[in-house]
Amino acid sequence: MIPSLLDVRHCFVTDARGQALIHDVSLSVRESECIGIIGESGSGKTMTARALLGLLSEDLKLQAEAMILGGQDLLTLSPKARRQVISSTIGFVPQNTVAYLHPLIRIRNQITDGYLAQGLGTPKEALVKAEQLLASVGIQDPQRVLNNYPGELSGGMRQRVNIAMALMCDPQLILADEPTTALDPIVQKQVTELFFQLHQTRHVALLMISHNLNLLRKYCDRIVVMYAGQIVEAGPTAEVYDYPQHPYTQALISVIPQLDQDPNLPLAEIPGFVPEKDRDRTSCLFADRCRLCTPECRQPLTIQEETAHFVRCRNAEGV
Ligand SMILES: Nc1ncnc2c1ncn2[C@@H]1O[C@H](COP(=O)(O)OP(=O)(O)OP(=O)(O)O)[C@@H](O)[C@H]1O
Repeated sequence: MIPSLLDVRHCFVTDARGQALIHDVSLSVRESECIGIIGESGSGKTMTARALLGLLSEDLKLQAEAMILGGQDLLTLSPKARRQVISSTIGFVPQNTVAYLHPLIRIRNQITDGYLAQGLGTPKEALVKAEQLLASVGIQDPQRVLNNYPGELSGGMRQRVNIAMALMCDPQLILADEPTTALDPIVQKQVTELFFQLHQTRHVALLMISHNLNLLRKYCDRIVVMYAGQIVEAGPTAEVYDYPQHPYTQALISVIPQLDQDPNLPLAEIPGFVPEKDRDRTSCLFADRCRLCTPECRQPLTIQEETAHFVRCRNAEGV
């Protein structure tokens, strides 16, 4: 059995009014594993990522039974020690390539900052490493880019810089939050392929949040499906895509556009809306939109958690 690199147990995030943004999320990532997180906009994917990274804003409250990263329970550490463990284990690649890089600081200073702060080497060694990493993520003139300001680079170049920056401290896990959203389709494909190539060559675990279900299907070992701040299904990629158990996953997969689809046909969508945050969370949150909903689905739901293929639905097999 491959050891767990990250193990989050029963994590809750609530806002200042006590409304649940993340409700009872449990997630584990094994060494060198590639996991995809999917779900509609607002389902809590970014919030989950921010909770893992210790980047929640101060008005939000985090509670969890355990958050084990690299063998250490983050919840028992001081804020400083927690930041140290997170930044030395996880490399983060954000959605927004512009906001993440400081516009007035040269790339050379931004990319070497974390490495130097962690005392991993001298400034000269940091620059050599940064140059090598920029070259390895497809930047042809790394010395020039190191001297550039972010505004002098294209969106694709900035995202390559972010990826190189995420690799500076030799993380065991890369957490990428819709990392190609701001890029045009051709660059999107290049940058995405780069992620999976890095995952394969460096054996770094990858937790990828994406709306591109076809792409996650191609590369991920496991898929986690989120809905209204909860995980509704999680399991091996082929099983989740070929035999989705939760009606929400079934609906999500049925609306993936196919290459051979008539371009004149409207894109399919899941009817209805995500429930309000203050809704009772003991019963199924998808019930109002579910074609298979029965009166029992409005009753509190007990689920079997320790399964390789987890499904939060009373009608799913094995639940
Ligand atoms: N600081 C905050 N305070 C209160 N609510 C917030 C805050 N940030 C996000 N939310 C809410 O939390 C919920 C989950 O948001 P989140 O950004 O995690 O969704 P997401 O699945 O990543 O969506 P997308 O795919 O659009 O990025 C949303 O309803 C959002 O409005």
